[in-house]
Amino acid sequence: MKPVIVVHGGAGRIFKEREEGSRAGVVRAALRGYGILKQGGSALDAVEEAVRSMEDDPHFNAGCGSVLNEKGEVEMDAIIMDGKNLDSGAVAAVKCIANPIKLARLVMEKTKHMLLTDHGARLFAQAMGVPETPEEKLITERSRERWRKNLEPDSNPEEFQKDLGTVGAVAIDCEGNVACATSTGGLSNKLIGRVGDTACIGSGGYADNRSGAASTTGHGESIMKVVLARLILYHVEQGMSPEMAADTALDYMKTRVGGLGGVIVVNSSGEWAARFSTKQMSWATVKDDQLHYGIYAGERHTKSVDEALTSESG
Ligand SMILES: COC(=O)C[C@H](N)C(=O)O
Repeated sequence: MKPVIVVHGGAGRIFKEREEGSRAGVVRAALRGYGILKQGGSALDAVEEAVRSMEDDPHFNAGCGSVLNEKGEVEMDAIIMDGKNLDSGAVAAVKCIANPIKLARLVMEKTKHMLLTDHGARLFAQAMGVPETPEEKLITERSRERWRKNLEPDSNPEEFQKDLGTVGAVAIDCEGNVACATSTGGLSNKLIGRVGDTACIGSGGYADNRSGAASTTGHGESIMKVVLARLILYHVEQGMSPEMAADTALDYMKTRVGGLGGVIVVNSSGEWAARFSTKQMSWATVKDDQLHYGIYAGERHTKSVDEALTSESG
């Protein structure tokens, strides 16, 4: 099986000044994940590494760079899933952690449970020896500024809500195993304790070797209503291509509940799609040593992996 990775850096509206950073961030994440797959590594390791690289990148709303809740705090959600045995692990409303995706994987591998929240997730992180990260290190000038603006009486939260950058990855490895991972700071100025789609299996992501893997981004409450990731894989199971399945499910979410979003999908034959109903979504993929990436509908740049790695290191 030829390995494939697809990543996204959030659907919505990406402000001009953030476009280059978002493109560079998804390209870096895809190349890192692909590097693992090329060496015979697992889809699970590849999606974790790709998501971790975007959690560490302040351009995205995950890990460092997460948006703030109504009280000005960072509360993050993340999920990871293994398509081989349908195991998954998630954390919700977790604080003071640099890489929630790593903690989600530990929940999957070291507990009998699938989802830990807030205080319990923090205790579990301590027990696993995951260091606490001071909250200030996760908060960027930009997320603080956005939070402040949203508190102003004449603010237009819709405008700021659009510029979100949840991150996600899906992959298939040389053995034909698929996996997905998704991580987010959620919606800005959300209520304390609000958990979105990202931590919920079937909504923020799903992976099953029998069909494929999907990771989602967009308006969380809408994504949860239609259980978007599982819905896409249902369409794949019924014979649709990843692109058709993604478009059909996104269209259903738009017409049925008025929600917009974006998805990345890989099926069990290694066919992939990156589709969105929002104005933009940053995405990147590597297959057959060719990198493709874009932000706007119809935008697609292509480079060889060698060329991309050279310009990365240069
Ligand atoms: C692009 O924004 C997001 O993906 C936010 C995330 N789906 C949430 O609602 O928590």
